[in-house]
Amino acid sequence: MTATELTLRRPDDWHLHLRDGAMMRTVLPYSSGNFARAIIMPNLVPPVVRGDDARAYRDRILAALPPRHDFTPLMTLYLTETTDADDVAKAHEAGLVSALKLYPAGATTNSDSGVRDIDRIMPVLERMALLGIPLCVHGEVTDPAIDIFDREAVFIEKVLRRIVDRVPELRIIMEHITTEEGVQYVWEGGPNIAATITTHHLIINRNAMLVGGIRPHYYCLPVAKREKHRLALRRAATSGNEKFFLGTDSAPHLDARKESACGCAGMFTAPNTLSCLAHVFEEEAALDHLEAFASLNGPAFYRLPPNDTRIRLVKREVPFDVPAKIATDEGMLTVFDPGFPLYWHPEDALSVDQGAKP
Ligand SMILES: NC(=O)N[C@@H](CC(=O)O)C(=O)O
Ligand SMILES: [Zn+2]
Ligand SMILES: [Zn+2]
Repeated sequence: MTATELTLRRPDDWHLHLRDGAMMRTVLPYSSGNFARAIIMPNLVPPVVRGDDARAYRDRILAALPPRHDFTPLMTLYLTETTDADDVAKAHEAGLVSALKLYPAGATTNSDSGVRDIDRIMPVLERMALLGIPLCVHGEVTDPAIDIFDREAVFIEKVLRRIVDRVPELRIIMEHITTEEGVQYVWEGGPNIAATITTHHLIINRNAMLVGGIRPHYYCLPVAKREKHRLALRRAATSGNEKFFLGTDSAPHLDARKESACGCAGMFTAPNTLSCLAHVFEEEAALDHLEAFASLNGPAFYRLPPNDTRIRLVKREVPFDVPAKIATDEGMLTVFDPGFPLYWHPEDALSVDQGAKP
């Protein structure tokens, strides 16, 4: 018998970009209506570097929440070469930060303030290991000589292995892994290494972006790779293995910024991500592992309890419509198109309109 209904503990999103201001007010309800918690990426301009920045950003997020949405933003700090370990310790003690985020300088959107020389952050990493603060990593090298499709695999060999050797007690999340090498490294690694996987990297390979014309809305970083890598990601995500969990990396950019001679990296996936995931897990005959991926493995790695409340996903008889574009005060925003109709629907998720602020 095929399942048509699924009840899960309420999921969390372990990698999310909410941006700020008008954009944040538009995109936040799509996450807060479905997810209980999310790790909030700190790559604002200027970045969220100090504990006080995280507190102020968290308060702006909470103030923008629709009234009935019960959502906890888990804040992160943007690691720089001058990050003050004492400030990190203070912010952690105050319950303000859940992780620090390492961006190699120049690797992705708003990463200019990131790290150039890994040796310079070793003292902070050692302090984090002592305090039990995990490190989230955008794992791509930026060496212009390295092909963009190889940057994740090279990062693992050249940078990640060094960090793990130097600070073995540090808990590390390789964010948005996109390769077979990433899957293998995390699968075989010790208990202090885990990975997030996005919804879109389970669905598209690089052909989606490049065949029949260049499709900027499928451009993100790390860039989608060959089919064999997508299949490896699917095996990892649907395996139930506790080292892999959902981080949507929903990363909205206005259409005008995406559809440009130099379009920005990032896909806006929050509005349909759970429907897409149920579709993928059903295709892999692994619906029984969706809860582990979306709701259990993440909290376990972050040492938080799983959520008490539950959501119900129902497979409808006819596909439902997700808007292709959403209006913000600053322009239009394109929603990720998985390329197939969506039948699985989170029935009792709070909609964007429910209690949304005028
Ligand atoms: N994933 C992306 O392509 N873009 C992210 C940054 C990131 O997560 O690397 C963004 O902030 O737009
Ligand atoms: Zn990233
Ligand atoms: Zn991201």
